[in-house]
Amino acid sequence: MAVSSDSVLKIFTKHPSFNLKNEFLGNAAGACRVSCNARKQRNKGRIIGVKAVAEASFKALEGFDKVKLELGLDSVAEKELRENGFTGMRKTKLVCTIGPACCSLEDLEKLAKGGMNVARLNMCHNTREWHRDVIRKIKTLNAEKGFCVSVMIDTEGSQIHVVDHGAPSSLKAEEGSVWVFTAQNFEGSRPFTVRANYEGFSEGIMVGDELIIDGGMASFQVVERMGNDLRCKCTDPGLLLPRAKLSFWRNGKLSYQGLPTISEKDWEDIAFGISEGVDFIAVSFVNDADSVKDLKNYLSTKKSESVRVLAKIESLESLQKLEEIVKVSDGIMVARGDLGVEVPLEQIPAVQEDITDICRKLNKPVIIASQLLESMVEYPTPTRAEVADVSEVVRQHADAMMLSGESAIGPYGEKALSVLRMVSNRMELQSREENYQSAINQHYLGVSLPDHISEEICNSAVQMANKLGIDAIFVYTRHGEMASLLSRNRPNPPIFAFTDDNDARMALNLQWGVIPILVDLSDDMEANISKTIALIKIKGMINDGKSVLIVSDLSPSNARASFQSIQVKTIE
Ligand SMILES: Nc1ncnc2c1ncn2[C@@H]1O[C@H](COP(=O)(O)OP(=O)(O)OP(=O)(O)O)[C@@H](O)[C@H]1O
Ligand SMILES: CC(=O)C(=O)O
Ligand SMILES: [K+]
Ligand SMILES: [Mg+2]
Repeated sequence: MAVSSDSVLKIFTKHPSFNLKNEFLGNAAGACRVSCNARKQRNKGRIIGVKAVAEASFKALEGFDKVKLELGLDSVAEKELRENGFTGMRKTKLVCTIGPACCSLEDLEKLAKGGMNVARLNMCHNTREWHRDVIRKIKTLNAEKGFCVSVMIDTEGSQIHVVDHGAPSSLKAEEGSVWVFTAQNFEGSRPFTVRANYEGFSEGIMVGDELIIDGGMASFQVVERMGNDLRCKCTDPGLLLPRAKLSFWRNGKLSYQGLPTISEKDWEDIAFGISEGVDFIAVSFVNDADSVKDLKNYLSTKKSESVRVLAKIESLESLQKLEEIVKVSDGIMVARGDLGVEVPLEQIPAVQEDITDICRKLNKPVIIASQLLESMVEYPTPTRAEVADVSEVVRQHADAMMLSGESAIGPYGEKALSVLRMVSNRMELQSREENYQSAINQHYLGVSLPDHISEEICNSAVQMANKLGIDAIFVYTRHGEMASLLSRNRPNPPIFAFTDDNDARMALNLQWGVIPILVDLSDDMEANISKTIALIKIKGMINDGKSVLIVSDLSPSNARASFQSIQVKTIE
């Protein structure tokens, strides 16, 4: 009987329970018989097919330690590969903010299934107990259902905002009306009085300065100082929201109150995040490289260097020191919400593109955040303009896109996630078609990184993969460096990154086009290659005739120094 690889695929798909378990590694054929028992009567031919392939693949596995043959692969990526093939795998990563609308185990599982790569917890909101509960649920889902969802905490940062304005929701400020802004904690409610969160909020502020609410929702002029309180007259009417942001301007320039980027509360939240084993810490309102360095130093004193630090670009100052911030960070978030408060809105698209380009050059992942599908906080479909915005992010080849209120508080979070997924797939297809026509524009990346050799190897590898129409890139990497250098070139085929370091795996989850896979690696490169191909094959994820480009930076045991290599293999 002819054995087609297609028949193997079908049987594996119909047997989700067929996993590579230690007990049956010694007897592959027997294992297949057991696993496929239910179908035995109905379709003997197919089972013979599985047996044949399994036997062939297990030959490659002979001699390996049975216990170390597990493959830590995201079950969602695996499903995507089975359904859409290598070319159909999504490259742009998706981040969801978790809030009251999506914090149950069932909701989190739906988001994981829907393609959430990273869950973001905004420490501005809710209690540490609430956040702990969510983090533990995500880790449980990863362990029990084979997902690979990384966890990010996002610091509150020091920001001046309203804590009480005398009404439960929004309040209208009429032109000419006079209000008192104070930090005093008073009993009951006083009309036309707004309480700010920070005692020193009015430090250095003078009569005549402008007070801007939420980046332009309403404006006031300071007419009198009374101790630390300010009496202000509304010059541009608008809405005061319950947590509205306050910023002061003088002669067209923002005044800085000199608040620390990482507050006392933030340090406590960071310690909490470390103890809960989060993968990323996103630092709000970074103004220079120092706050990122401070946090990295702290992480190393806590032996937690593996936690990746992302700098959020959301202030004018951070734009002026962008390069130094990108260089010291492990990644960047373009926090368009607050950035739009400090930068004129019409500049945001260009700023976003600049930041994305700099991150790509310096090889740091970049997340585009805020208002991607804002109308979906209320409505089940996005506006055409929002779809165009999301498409632009994908076209710019950002590593990741983020949902905020759409998933945290809106009733259509899962749907919003599927919009991001579908738009990514569509735009990535278009980019690939363009790439095929004109060799991908890589020259501008230049040779700009410290490790020139790895950089050049990865640039060349991707050029080769694109020209040869390779199906998948396999990279063997300890800390993820080679995988990210490949990703930086935005290749047509997906990048399967094999690593034996779980922290590297969880960090790679944020990088464009990388499917991180946890597997035990040895010093013997050839053995790693044949083992991983056999494992992928036995899972029914790759079939004969497919071509793989293999990049490695692991040194073989007999080599004195590490060496990198590129090879092309056809699966047989
Ligand atoms: N853990 C949470 N608990 C309750 N509400 C939340 C939580 N996380 C987010 N939200 C809600 O979702 C909205 C959008 O979330 P988002 O993280 O964008 O917050 P934000 O307040 O705009 O701050 P940031 O500038 O840090 O993003 C918030 O305004 C808040 O109402
Ligand atoms: C995400 C965030 O902090 C912002 O857009 O302001
Ligand atoms: K925040
Ligand atoms: Mg912000």
